[in-house]
Amino acid sequence: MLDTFEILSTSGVVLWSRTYVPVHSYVINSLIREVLIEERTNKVAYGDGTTKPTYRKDGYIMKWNLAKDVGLIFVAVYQSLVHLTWIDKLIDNVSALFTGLYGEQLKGEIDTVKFPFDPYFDREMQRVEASNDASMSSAFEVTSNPEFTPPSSSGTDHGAEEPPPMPGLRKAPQKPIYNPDTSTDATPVPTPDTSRPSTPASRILTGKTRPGGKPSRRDRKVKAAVNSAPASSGDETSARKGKAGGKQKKNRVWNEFGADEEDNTINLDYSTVSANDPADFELPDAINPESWGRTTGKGQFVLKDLDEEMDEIIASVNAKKENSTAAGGIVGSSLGAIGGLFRNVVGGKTLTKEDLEKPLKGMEDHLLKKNVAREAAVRLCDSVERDLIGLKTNSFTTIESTLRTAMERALTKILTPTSSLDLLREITTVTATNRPYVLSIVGVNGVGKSTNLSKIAFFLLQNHHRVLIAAADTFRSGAVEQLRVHVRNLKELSKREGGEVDIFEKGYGKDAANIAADAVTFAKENKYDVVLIDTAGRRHNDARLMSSLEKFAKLAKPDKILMVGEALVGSDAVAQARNFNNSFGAGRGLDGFVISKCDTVGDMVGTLVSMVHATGIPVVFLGVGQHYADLRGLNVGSVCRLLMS
Ligand SMILES: Nc1nc2c(ncn2[C@@H]2O[C@H](COP(=O)(O)OP(=O)(O)OP(=O)(O)O)[C@@H](O)[C@H]2O)c(=O)[nH]1
Repeated sequence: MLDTFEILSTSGVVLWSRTYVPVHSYVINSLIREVLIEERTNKVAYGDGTTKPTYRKDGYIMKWNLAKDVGLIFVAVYQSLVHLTWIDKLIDNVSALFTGLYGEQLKGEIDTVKFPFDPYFDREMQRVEASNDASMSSAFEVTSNPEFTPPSSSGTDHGAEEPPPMPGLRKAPQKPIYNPDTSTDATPVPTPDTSRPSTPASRILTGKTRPGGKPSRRDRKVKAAVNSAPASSGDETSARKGKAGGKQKKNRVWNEFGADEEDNTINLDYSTVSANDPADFELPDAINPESWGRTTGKGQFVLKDLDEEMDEIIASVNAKKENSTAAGGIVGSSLGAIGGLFRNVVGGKTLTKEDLEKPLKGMEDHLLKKNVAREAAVRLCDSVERDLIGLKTNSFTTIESTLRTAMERALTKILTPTSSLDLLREITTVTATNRPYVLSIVGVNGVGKSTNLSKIAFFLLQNHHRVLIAAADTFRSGAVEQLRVHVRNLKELSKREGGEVDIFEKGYGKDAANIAADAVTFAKENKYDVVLIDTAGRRHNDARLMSSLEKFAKLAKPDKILMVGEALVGSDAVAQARNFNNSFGAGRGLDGFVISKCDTVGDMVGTLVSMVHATGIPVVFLGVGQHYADLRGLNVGSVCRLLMS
């Protein structure tokens, strides 16, 4: 009978195996080496009524399926003395079942993922053996035989969505089937939910099963966001939805399954509040602190990073790709095109410039698709090429995976801050010297400066700080009123959340640098912990407005200057980041970025890379929506995973 069945990745990792009789590892290794790597096709036989390639080694037969679309090999090993008529069917069905169940995980980093495949395999094994027995002898009849048809994603002819209940057999299985979870053939096995492709993957990867449709935390947050939308007449609401200047972007909110494009909840969009606007608002509902951060043992409230959201994004993006594939669209990640799988197996090969040329071009295109600016993409690929030329690859390693690993390393290196970004600690250090900590926000028009400044204020209120918000955008009509609305909201919230917040304003047309300096003096005299300075939006190539930033830095002396950049900005990110970084005079640059509107770009988070690459300045916060709690810290690993998905 069958001795062993192994599922391997094309880079040589055993993802799952079932052993009935141990087979020495050199047996399968020789298949991989001789047939799959060295492509010695004279070692492969067909015939004996089988459609599968057959490789013989020391009394064993090996038959296999190569699923190129997911980079997997399904290998069955048995003694050459026996003749298994059902083996082809087993291999095909197991291939279809495994890729159908775990297609999503297989697109990510799979080395450490566990695949709970045992019950599925055992059931399939039992089924093919039984159907073979039934066809050979009418004495053994299947009493109820809803045809078990695993998911069809690997291109076999099995199309059913869910395995039906186990067929009831009159005849007991001929040999005991090893299955620790299902001791009898009547025990139901888990049913894969393939009705929504992203769900099983995200369940298994993130462990976020929500039985019975229980709303996710994100869903609850979305609901809270709906409740907390500022009260206004319908006309007023629609007037507020679009930023002055024709910015009519449809805002999306992330839920368990990705971006809900129908959700037009507007929470923090006070961008078109006019001087006459009564600025009515209802106090936002209490925000569950767990939805956006956690309290440390020292009592500090620290922000969550994007990890959880990123997993949801990856799952939703992959699901979309799958749908587009099903609809005849572009297949999978653009990274998949780089390797060409087996042709690229280069175990133990020393890489040359020629080997890398095409894969690197594929990688560059992939980064461009992720919204990384061309300059950054080219430089990253150049540095990876330098790292890889002359490198001897590991066994069973494709160029694709070698390149992917090298690019992940390069991205991690770029995105990992070289110094601490612990804002709360910095504030404590500065306030200990009897002066307020001063943080200012700069950026081009409409990127979300006031909104994200308010989110930072809310974060500081959670940490019980006294915050003064300085309205130093004396340029755009409505900017001061917009900030006033935020401060009113935050004041109300501070009654529940703790902390204290006030606004420092001097109207319009005055010198912004002087107002900012006055605000700092006022804050010092009145014992505020932090001054947050909002500034006017300016085009980074508007020399006149940009030049005023130097005076601003000199007078207000901010401890931190953060630039807000939109995640959706694209290639302009590089010039924006450089120009702002160079505008504060000698010896003073930006201290960090807030990347806003990350919720609107899915996995195309390349702007982060472009901005950091252009300046060497780290990302401090990510804006992920239009709610005071929609602020996150950066998780470098998650961003790299998104970029490599
Ligand atoms: N979806 C989403 N929208 C955001 C985010 N941050 C800000 N916005 C929206 O972006 C729009 C502009 O935000 P503002 O804070 O007014 O931008 P600003 O940079 O201060 O604008 P100017 O003062 O005109 O330069 C508003 O509709 C905000 O609600 C975010 O992280 N996600």
